[in-house]
Amino acid sequence: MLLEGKTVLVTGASAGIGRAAAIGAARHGANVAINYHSDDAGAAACVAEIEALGRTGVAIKGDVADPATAQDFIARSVEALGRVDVFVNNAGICPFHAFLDMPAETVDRTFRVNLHGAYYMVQAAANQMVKQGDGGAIVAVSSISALVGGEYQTHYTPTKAGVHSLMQSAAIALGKHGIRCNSVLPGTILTDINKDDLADLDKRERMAARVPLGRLGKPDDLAGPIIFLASDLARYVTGAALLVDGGAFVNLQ
Ligand SMILES: NC(=O)C1=CN([C@@H]2O[C@H](COP(=O)(O)OP(=O)(O)OC[C@H]3O[C@@H](n4cnc5c(N)ncnc54)[C@H](OP(=O)(O)O)[C@@H]3O)[C@@H](O)[C@H]2O)C=CC1
Ligand SMILES: C[C@H](O)[C@@H]1OC(=O)[C@H](O)[C@@H]1O
Repeated sequence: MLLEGKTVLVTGASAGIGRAAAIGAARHGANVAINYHSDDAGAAACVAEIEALGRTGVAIKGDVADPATAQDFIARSVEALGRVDVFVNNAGICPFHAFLDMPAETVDRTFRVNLHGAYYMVQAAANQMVKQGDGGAIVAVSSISALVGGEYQTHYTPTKAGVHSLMQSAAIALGKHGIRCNSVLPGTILTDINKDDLADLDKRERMAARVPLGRLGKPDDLAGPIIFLASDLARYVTGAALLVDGGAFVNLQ
């Protein structure tokens, strides 16, 4: 097991990629604290799966867009589990909308959740790791959308690019403390974030057709890459970006 005896924190883990990462970490021997925003049942189900694996799980509700949530999540996680070894910054939203009439509040909310929230959370986790004095690993869920655009994602793609850029700078700032910072860049993964968008079956088929591995991703496809970057197998990896997209990014023709 790659995370035996470690304590792993995951934001946005009541569903989707975060949930898969949290359960995957437990499968690899970690105790896990999860953050989430509104889905109490989803969060409880995630903790139940962690506990069914013989590990300790705790769910702590909070809006990552609120700076106070970061301090609260770290403090309550340490109170429950004792420390922070791995921090997975995952929480994010993508309310698809056209560019020319994009409401300011949609831009603001998307930036505050995806980018400001990441900043506050990573900063709080890093301060706890520095206080502990024995390093750590931070993994951010950026996106293929850090590298390419989307007609209805002009408010979203900059936040995903920003999340990876944050990992690059944090890797420099935290290297002296033995804290590694890396990003995973998922392709299109079937979750709640795109359920409505991909209800358009023509679009769904077009998106799948550009994937060399022949299918859109599943949340569990991200668990392994996240756990790898969190584990000692990646002990000399920091500031890196790992595409997890079935080959979509490189597929021009
Ligand atoms: N799915 C995809 O194709 C891709 C996703 N990503 C990224 O993956 C990450 C996870 O997305 P995904 O699993 O697909 O989406 P889901 O919608 O399935 O899950 C999002 C999770 O984030 C939580 N969340 C949303 N807003 C907040 C908030 N303000 N505070 C705390 N938690 C919040 C949700 O909590 P709750 O449900 O309780 O509100 C939920 O647990 C995002 O950062 C996204 O940008 C990147 C590339 C591709
Ligand atoms: C929400 C999108 O479907 C999803 O999120 C991303 O980051 C990529 O744009 C994916 O397609």
